[in-house]
Amino acid sequence: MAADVSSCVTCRDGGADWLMVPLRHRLPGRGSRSRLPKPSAGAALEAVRGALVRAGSTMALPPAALLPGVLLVADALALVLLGPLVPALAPMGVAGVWLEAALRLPFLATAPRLLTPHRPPGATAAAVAAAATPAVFGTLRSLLGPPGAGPGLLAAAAPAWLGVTHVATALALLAWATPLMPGSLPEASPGVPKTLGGVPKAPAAFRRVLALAWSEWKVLGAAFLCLMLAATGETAGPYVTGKVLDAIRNRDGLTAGAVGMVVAAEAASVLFSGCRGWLFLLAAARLRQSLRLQLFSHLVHQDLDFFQGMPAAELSARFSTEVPLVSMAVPRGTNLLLRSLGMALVVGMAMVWLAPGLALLALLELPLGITTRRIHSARKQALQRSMLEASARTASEVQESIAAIETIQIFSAEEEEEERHSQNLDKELRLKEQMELELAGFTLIHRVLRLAIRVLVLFRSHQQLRDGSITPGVLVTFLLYRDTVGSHVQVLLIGFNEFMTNMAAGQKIWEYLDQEPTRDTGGTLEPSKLRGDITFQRVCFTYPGHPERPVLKDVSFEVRSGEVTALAGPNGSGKSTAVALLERLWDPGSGKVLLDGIPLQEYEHQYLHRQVVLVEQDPLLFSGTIRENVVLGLERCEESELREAATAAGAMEFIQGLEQGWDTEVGELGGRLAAGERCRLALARALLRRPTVLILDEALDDGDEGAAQRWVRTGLARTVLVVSHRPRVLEAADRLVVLERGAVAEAGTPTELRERHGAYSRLLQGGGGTGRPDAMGEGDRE
Ligand SMILES: Nc1ncnc2c1ncn2[C@@H]1O[C@H](COP(=O)(O)OP(=O)(O)OP(=O)(O)O)[C@@H](O)[C@H]1O
Repeated sequence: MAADVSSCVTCRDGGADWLMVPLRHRLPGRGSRSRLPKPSAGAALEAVRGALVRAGSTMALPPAALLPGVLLVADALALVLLGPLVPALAPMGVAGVWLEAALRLPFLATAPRLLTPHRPPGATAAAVAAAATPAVFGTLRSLLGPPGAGPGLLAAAAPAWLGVTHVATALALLAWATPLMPGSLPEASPGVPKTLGGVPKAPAAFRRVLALAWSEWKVLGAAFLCLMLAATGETAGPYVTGKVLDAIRNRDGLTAGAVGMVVAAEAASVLFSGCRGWLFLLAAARLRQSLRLQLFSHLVHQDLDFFQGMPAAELSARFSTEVPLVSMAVPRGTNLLLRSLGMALVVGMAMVWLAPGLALLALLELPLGITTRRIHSARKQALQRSMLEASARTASEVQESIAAIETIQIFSAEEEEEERHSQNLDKELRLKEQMELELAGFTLIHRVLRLAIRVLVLFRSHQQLRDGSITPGVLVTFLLYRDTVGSHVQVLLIGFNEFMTNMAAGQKIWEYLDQEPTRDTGGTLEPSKLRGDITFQRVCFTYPGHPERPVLKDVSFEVRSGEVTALAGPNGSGKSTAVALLERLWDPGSGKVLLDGIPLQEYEHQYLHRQVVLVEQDPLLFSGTIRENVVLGLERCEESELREAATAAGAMEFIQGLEQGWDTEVGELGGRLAAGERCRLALARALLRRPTVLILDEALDDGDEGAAQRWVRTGLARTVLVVSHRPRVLEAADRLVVLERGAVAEAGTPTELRERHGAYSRLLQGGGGTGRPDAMGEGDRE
């Protein structure tokens, strides 16, 4: 029926020309008039676009919310224009329905351009889905409907079908897209640290996992080959068995060849299945090891800033829980997914070949199952991430509590700790409960849908049996096949879910691997001799976490070779920060730190750390013997050198007093030794290396004040920089640099500074006779 163009009337509305088209001719039973944009008028399109954008912004609607309306209007327009083609398309049956879809598609695909520049992502997918939905439905109707039921054109259907089509498309797209929108995933639970970079896009995570797996392509390739061979054996087994049964039924008798074929098929299946399992496990183990190593090597090169907000236990929890999950993703995914996909495809095709109508109905289970699983998978991934965060946090807090058990007992904070731990465990339990509850809900929905489809299949097969279009034998075979496909689709869905979850577990790992250290460790200088002169040249520094608070401000001073220089100042004045710059734990924001006139960055990283050695007040020892701790990292060391270093550090006496002497175990972190003994061992360890520059950060006690000069004299160290609050240690230095509020307040010999009655004198007065100035922290004062 042709559109009655003469009956069209135009009117003005909001500056746009509108075409009032009577729809009676194509929407039977309705005389409604619809407002549609005139297709040829560019000005009208511009006006519509403007109106849509205006409407969106006035009503604060996102462009995605406008999309369904735009598609609906465009589809209505397309159907008006296709009206005259109905008589030609209708006799073509299924082909006509798909032709109609193809003709509607350009309208649907072009319409979202009206929303430019805010065209929502997925507009093309929505257009394709809206165009294809009635065609898919029409095809199913013609295959499964009562005999003679045509597919039906949308252009000739009641107007409600247009609405139904678009609502169904919108719902399907919503179900498909919602879980994948990054912002739609729930945040980590309160109290659980947020991720560094937000939720990664699934394809990015997928690419990362594939890139990781590529390193093991040989093992994975061999495993895949075994998988294919095992699947061939598995499929051939029933086929060969059938042949044997046929032979028996035909009274041909059992031949050695037939039995041999059955045995060969079964044996190949068993053998290659075993190899497949072993090779996939091997690949997973190798990937786990390589990822652990990659992660560890990456972490040890990170800036200190990276570790400041990152408890050690949290990192180690990630190593133990997330790395295995990610390493498992590809081997397990390939093993389960490819095998099940292959089997489901082959047997599915056999079902279509046997009974196409029934097969289409039965296979409806697939998209429905995939959609429910997909929604569940996205929910599970989000919860799994929160769960991993929560477990890592709990592990970290347990380790922290155990490490600080003395402090906890001294302040009788046991109950508080119990309470904190119980809250952490509750949080984990709640997440677990939520995961289980959602799993139960999704399983229920999935089973109800499956049951509904099975009932439909039985109902339809009953009809087909009655009208004789299938035989009982075909139906039995079909149902057996359906169960096979069903079990493989189950594995496929669960495997896909698991694959996505395992990939999601890698999010933090990829974030860590993406984190690049900012320090340049590419220096190459390794001079055979160093004097040991240090110069701080107009150094400014702020910690990355607190850019608003400068810690060192235009600091310049020198530490000369052959001297002991002391760095003094109240708490928080920046002494340890200056030492950290000298150790290149950080780089200055501006200015330079020079060793023998050359910036520290230009020295080779390991060389520099052999030349500049730091001993802290509470040094770290490793579990092992005293000897192992002192020799640590040295390839060769004479017994005499060891004894000389220990004697110089004042450690010899207590080592000899121990029952097992040098072979005494120090315990974890040196816990079986006193703090002073640990410090002396650390001094011995430093002196054994004969460093060019020895830095002692609060490592000298009263009574040790002459030691640093002795070490310089005897050549155990060329230059010594002492950081101390102890007046006796400061007084014994050759020169003093006094810092106040991150700037050099004064510098000179102790006698000169005392006579000046400035910052140094104030510092000594603050210390009283205790040996430790009672100076108030700068931070406190500020
Ligand atoms: N890692 C860090 N991140 C942020 N600020 C820091 C960090 N370490 C130290 N600070 C701040 O820098 C300032 C200088 O600290 P620093 O430890 O260098 O002082 P100090 O003179 O060695 O103090 P003390 O004598 O108590 O050891 C202080 O205000 C301190 O709070």
